[in-house]
Amino acid sequence: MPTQHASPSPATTLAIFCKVVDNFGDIGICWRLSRQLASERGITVTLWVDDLGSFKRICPRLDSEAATQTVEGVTVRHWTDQDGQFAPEDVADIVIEFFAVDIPPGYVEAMARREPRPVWLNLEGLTAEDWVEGCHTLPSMHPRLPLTKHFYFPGFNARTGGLPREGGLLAERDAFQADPVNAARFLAGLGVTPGEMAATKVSLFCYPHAPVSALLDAWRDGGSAVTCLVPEGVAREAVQAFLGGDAHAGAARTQGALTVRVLPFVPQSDYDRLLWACDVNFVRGEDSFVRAQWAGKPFVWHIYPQDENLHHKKLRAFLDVYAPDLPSLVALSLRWNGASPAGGEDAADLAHLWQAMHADVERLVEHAAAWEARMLEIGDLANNLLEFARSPR
Ligand SMILES: Cc1cn([C@H]2C[C@H](O)[C@@H](COP(=O)(O)OP(=O)(O)O[C@H]3O[C@@H](C)[C@H](O)[C@@H](O)[C@H]3O)O2)c(=O)[nH]c1=O
Repeated sequence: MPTQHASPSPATTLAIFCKVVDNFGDIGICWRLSRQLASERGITVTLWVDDLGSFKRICPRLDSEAATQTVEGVTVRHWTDQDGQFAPEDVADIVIEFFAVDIPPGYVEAMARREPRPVWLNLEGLTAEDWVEGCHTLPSMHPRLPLTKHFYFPGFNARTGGLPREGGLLAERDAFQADPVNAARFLAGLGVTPGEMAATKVSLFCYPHAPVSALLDAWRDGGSAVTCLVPEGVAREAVQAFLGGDAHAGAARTQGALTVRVLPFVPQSDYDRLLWACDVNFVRGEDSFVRAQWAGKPFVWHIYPQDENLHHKKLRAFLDVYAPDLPSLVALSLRWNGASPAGGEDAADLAHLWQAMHADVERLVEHAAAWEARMLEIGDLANNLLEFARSPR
């Protein structure tokens, strides 16, 4: 069972610095962490973010013009060029740089002058590779100032910080999934018709280089009905080609056994519901990948691409821990990421891999529950991180 935590002193303050490199994962992860620490642990959180436009896509209530605002109990500050404006009193008790971003030098100087010094963490990306266990919580001394930063890694075992998960998430999911009416109502609100709901429902979120056209062909020509729900802007070219027109939200077309429906890009909490409502989820990057693991449904991961196919190593490391005895999932995942020897855009090959995985769905659902139980044992990232920040180092 997850550890219960005593309430923190209300005075604890925490700052997260987030630079949006691209897409939505950077802000997606930081926003989730910020909200959880504020709402569940009573921490006063300031989220510094350089791109309010991307943030607004996952959090529509945000004002993308405001320099400072409070959203869901979190102070959001537009991170522009505020250097030189910081005093020690401005510095939070805990300072998190996300993905090794350079905190404004003036803020770092103020950290060094602050008494007591803040806890400084570099929150790193999620990977199942072994080396993470050796680097998790390692200190790094500032070359010039009396400051020490610690590396903090999310991960899949107790030698890491675990996965992000809000306290009430699984209860909320269970309540949603307990009655099919909830999924039907939710999907109907996104324009999905009763006929489309009766098919195998697949959500599709991936990078543009995924072999989407080949997969759509395989579903179209397959023996069982599939409804593919794809958020607007995702796999645009392949989706437009299937639709024979613009892939705007609300567009849909049926060919053979497949209906493709374009959904609006939904707020972050609704994206969870989409994952809970579908039978299989194609996810990507880091945050949707983790949410799929909390959805209790089979999922296929499209990993964020890196130079020299470094991401294939990361993908294999994850498949080794997640799916050592699930060959159908491994084969489709490798193929989806261009990491299998087959490669190419061969629809027949993808059709075969999809059928094999689809035939295993019940087993994959059971596996998802067993994996969830394992992940629950290591606690969640926000609480593990807070415990580390409060511990003597
Ligand atoms: C499809 C969809 C996603 N989302 C949210 C869920 C997630 O919080 C976020 C997507 O984040 P990810 O799944 O991580 O995929 P991403 O590709 O957007 O983000 C990536 O960005 C790179 C810069 C990072 O290095 C990657 O590791 C990864 O985080 O968008 C919505 O809120 N609504 C939607 O309709």
